[in-house]
Amino acid sequence: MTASSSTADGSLPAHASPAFPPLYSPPNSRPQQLDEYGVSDLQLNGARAKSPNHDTFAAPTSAPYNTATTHALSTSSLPADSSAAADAESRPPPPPSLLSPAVTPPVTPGETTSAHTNLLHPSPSAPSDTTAELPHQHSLRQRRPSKPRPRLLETLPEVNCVVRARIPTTTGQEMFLHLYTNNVDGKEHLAIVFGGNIRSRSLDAERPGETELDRMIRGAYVGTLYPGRTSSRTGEGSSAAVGQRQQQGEYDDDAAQAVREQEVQERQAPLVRIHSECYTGETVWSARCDCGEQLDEAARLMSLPSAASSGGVIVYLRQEGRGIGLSEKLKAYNLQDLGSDTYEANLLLRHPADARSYGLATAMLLDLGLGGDQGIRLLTNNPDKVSAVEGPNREVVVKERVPMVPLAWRTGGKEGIKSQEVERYLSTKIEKFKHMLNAA
Ligand SMILES: Nc1nc2c(ncn2[C@@H]2O[C@H](COP(=O)(O)OP(=O)(O)OP(=O)(O)O)[C@@H](O)[C@H]2O)c(=O)[nH]1
Repeated sequence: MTASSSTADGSLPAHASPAFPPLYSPPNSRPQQLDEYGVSDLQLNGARAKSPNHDTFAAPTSAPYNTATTHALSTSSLPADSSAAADAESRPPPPPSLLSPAVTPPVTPGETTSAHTNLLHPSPSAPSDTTAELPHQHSLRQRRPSKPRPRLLETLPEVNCVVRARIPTTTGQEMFLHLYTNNVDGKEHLAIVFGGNIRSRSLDAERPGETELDRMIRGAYVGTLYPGRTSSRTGEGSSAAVGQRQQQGEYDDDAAQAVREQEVQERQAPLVRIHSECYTGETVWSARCDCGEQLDEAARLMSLPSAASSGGVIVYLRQEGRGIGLSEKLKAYNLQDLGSDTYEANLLLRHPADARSYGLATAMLLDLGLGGDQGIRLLTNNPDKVSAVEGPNREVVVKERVPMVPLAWRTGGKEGIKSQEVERYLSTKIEKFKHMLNAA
């Protein structure tokens, strides 16, 4: 890609990165699956699995955050839990739609949401003091948090980049929007790619019977489109061009691999953000969360001149409302206005506190050539994301975690989101979801 210049300091105006309207708001099928199988059924079954909140990704507890701070990562294993494994084996296997991602993150960092307990409508015999609190709040206080563990699966989902297009942005920075289909859900997940070195293997692959025009229309071209262009296959020496020429028999596998390896060695690990859809925070200016700000910040960092050679990718997963969908998230908002925090509100709606998974992100990163030893630098505060995105066999290596510090914290409140809601949202993320953020 030929990227046009970004602003000198790489700054982007609020929501300069494209906000994505909810092209597809998922039908709320996941809760039924969870009702059937229960969140606690998700057990660890692999030796390489890491406990996100164990020491591996422990947050620095004393030093205040600093955007320049990065944290080297190491790996550790959890001991196998044979009784849990035996228990899990006696149950029917969860459906692939739920578990095919490599790691289902610890969906409920507290106790499992019972499939059979309706917290909003407790049994008439259960004691409750409705004058003091909502009926469900007593139940929540009785819960003893226990650490759920991610499930490690053998295989990653299959993904296919069906189209990409150049998006000039309001800052002058260009990026390429890649649209993916997959074999585990009906959603169109996206990869927002910055820089010219990152190519999708599935997009570049030859489709039977297609013409050069077909290839250009679906974005499988090298270089730049211009009126009258007739071939998708210009450009020399890049791994994409090599990929195309390899398919034409001009390179053997070893030579192509050598070109790719040389390119990889010359680049530092690209920045990656795994971002979950948030219509409210990204499109309708909600100050309940910092999602829109995080999307903008990720795009800003990937647009910096220093990131130009390595490039960057925002994997935009359609996991609205931490996987519960927009409709349920709006109910959660109302419960929050009634006094619950974001964690409790999900449980009260009989969802896991966090229903997301990241196997699709791993598969998309692999398709974009970001697997292997080169590694990625992952922008997140979420310890579960760090471990989950690496995949069952560490197909993607997170070399570095780059914290996402709220703008208001970094600027002493001069910029960024200011609201009681966002403060509560952030403190719940730290206290209950164990995000690696320390208030300075
Ligand atoms: N259920 C629910 N989801 C929310 C709420 N506010 C934001 N979200 C969703 O939360 C997701 C973003 O997750 P966060 O927990 O903020 O952050 P994260 O992605 O886990 O971690 P970082 O990588 O550090 O940003 C998006 O899918 C939002 O739609 C809320 O009040 N309730």
